[in-house]
Amino acid sequence: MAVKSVAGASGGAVVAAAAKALAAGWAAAREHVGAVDLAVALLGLFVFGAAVQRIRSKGPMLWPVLGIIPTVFFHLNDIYEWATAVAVSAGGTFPFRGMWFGNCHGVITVDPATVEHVLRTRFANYPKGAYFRERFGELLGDGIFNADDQAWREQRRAATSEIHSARFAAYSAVTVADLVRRKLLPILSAAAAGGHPVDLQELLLRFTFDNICAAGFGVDLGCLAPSLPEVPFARALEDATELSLFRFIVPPFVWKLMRLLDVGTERRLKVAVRLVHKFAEKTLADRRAEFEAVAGGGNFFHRSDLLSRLIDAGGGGDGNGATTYSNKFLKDFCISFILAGRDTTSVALAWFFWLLSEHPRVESRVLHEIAGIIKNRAKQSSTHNDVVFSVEEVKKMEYLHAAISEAMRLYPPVPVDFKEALEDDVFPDGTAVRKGGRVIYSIYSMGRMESIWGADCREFKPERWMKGGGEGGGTVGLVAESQFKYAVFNAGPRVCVGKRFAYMQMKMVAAAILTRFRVAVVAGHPVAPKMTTTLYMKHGLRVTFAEREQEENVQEAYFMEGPNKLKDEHSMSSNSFT
Ligand code: HEM
Repeated sequence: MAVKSVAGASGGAVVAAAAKALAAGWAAAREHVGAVDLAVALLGLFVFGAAVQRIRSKGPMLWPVLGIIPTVFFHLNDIYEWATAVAVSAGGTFPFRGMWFGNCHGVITVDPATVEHVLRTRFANYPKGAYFRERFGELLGDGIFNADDQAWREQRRAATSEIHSARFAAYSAVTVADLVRRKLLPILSAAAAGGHPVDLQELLLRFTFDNICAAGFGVDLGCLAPSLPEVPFARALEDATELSLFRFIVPPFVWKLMRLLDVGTERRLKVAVRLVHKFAEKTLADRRAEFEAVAGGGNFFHRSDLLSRLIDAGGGGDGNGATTYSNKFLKDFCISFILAGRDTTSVALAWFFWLLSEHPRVESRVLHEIAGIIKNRAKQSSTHNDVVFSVEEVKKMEYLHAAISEAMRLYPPVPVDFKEALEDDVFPDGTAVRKGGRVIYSIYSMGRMESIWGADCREFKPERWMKGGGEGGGTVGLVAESQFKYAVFNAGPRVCVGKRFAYMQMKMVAAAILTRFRVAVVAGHPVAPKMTTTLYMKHGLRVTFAEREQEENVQEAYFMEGPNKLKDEHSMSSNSFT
């Protein structure tokens, strides 16, 4: 197979011309010109070099010295849309490089075949890598998010066996239902009674933070208390994450010097990380003590949160190597777990609710499906009017499942991800990647590729997930898309461990809210994504809630509004932030 060089065919001649121009400029400068002339000559060369590169590559402008940095800086506010446009014009994969001597180079891709090559076929050649680990080292330690090789394998094994166990599945469902019933719905009811708008994204972030801590640590963090207080651990984890991410955008010598001098963002990072670790250590110590007291009395350890299950599986002990899981293993694992499940589902739900508000036809179909499930409940049962649905009921909500998947296709909670090449490699399309190069895959852009999803790729159409297009309004089963086309949950051996939990949680929350309330986005509320590694809504999502009237049930709402009577007023393309 021919290796597709990132340079064009006439690359050698162009480089020679550039070198000649450089030599001529330098000679002229030395002979008689002044500083201004020299600056003009250098600027000319700079522009010339950039133009040369532009002709040679189908990818973005790579400036002399600064590489892609000026282009990225210029597109900071629309970086994902920019990457999408460049990927389309480059045919799916294009090269990039950072500043000279920064050792930052690689490719950006939206090609499912390349994504499969990196995430599955040549998995061993594409670890998270030292670049990622160094930046998240203090916060995540050797946690699953940060680990490769044996350390990753061990945690992956522990995570999958516990998270996918029937006991954890049942427990985590109870934590979601309990939090929806006791905390989320009362807050929304109060907002409905007050008639004032609230930021739904903020509430959902508080919900998922509390929920992941309940499921992971067995603790109630209290983010969703009625007063919506600031919770020190939650704030510290947020700060530590953002400050770690800052290391990705400044040159290494800058943040390393700041770390050495203990100043600025590095000082704040140190403080935040210390708080996060202290919280995790205390929770772990308390739980070990509790476990030992129970086990010492010969009793069954009743707790089902992930931390307790792991302690139980490891047989307790003092964490000095006598047990399966050391204290450090458990602490690192839990911090990664909380980070993974803290905001992904809330962000997905925020986009989902916004998309529903723009597409009443879809909302109507979701309500119709829910109405069918309520109708099937025994009339006399105590749960007949309950808006908190059981896991079994939630599983039957296929159209809701499709609508949430479709929302994440367009607004993936993790919009980009990357891996690092251990050795030189060649992708299936012939693109070469050098050892140490980064392979960035833009999940956001993949959702907007006609080549992957067809001409209607920018439209919000849950029906594309329903077998047979969901014709007739009934539930007919879901389409199973390739992980490598739909890399929203990652793919291959490192596919998200929490996917099942995430869907259960999102569907339970969405069904409860939609059944109980009419949700209206405040008119004129600006909607745009925040340009960070999680696709938050930049301005949150201001909405008002209105309780559905007592006599109105979702079934009546459906028949009043009807799936075919309501037409979406806008399509994604006219409505998106672009
Ligand atoms: C809509 C919700 C979610 C989305 C879109 C999502 C997406 C992802 C993605 C893209 C990765 C790969 C990250 C990387 O390796 O760089 C990942 C990994 C992971 N996710 Fe999720 N996630 C979601 C919810 C959750 C939840 C709720 C949990 C916990 C219960 C969770 C636990 C994990 C863990 C432990 C990993 C690491 C897997 C590994 O490296 O082997 N995720 N997720």
